[in-house]
Amino acid sequence: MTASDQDPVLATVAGSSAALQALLQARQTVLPRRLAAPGPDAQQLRAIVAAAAAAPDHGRLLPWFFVLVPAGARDALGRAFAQALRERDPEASPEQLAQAHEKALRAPTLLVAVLDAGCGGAPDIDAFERAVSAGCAIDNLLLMATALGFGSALTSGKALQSRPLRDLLGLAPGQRALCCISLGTVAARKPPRQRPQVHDFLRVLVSGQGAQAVSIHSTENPL
Ligand SMILES: Cc1cc2nc3c(=O)[nH]c(=O)nc-3n(C[C@H](O)[C@H](O)[C@H](O)COP(=O)(O)O)c2cc1C
Repeated sequence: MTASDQDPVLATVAGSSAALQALLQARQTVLPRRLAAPGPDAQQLRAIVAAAAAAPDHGRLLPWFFVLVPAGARDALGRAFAQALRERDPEASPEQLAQAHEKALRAPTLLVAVLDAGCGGAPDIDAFERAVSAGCAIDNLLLMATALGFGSALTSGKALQSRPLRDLLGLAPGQRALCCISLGTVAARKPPRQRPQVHDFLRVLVSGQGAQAVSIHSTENPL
């Protein structure tokens, strides 16, 4: 008898941990300039975005949403990026402005993830908690894109908090663009990065001593 035998929902995914592990390892950043057409079709994109709905969401506030930037709106996004750079740096060269504009054109599919820090009232569920939910939603989306065979990247930058970008997206006070999400066919990828090891990020609470690092040499079960 395993733990999942007891529960009908978990029984449906029993034995899938190796597949999940492979999926988690397969997701890596493939920067927009290495993403080629085609991006996901409408049905695939719907499945990718729908994956976000499985994210934990304290108070069911839905404190995030995604803005799809279709081909017809890429130029407007590029102009907002360029204008943001111009406002930040009035000395920016035409080449730098063109480069800022071009960032909006690179990936076949582009979404902007937005955090809604104020929706639904609930001041006890603060922006940090809401951002955790947004991060989970974004990762679900990246993993579904990976499962469907697409490369993906998150990109950020000062332009995301700029007035031109906020105006273009029509963001209300309390809403904040978190990152761009690029999707497409992998044209080239870097070797996978070295991932941190469990001892790099797991600590164990020891009564009276606070959270202590787990020894990499320890063979003891910290539980
Ligand atoms: C919110 C967020 C914003 C990011 N913005 C950028 C970015 O602007 N440029 C970039 O090269 N990578 C960006 N990244 C991707 C990280 O650099 C990348 O995830 C990290 O190097 C780990 O690599 P991996 O995704 O391949 O595991 C961002 C990641 C997150 C979570």
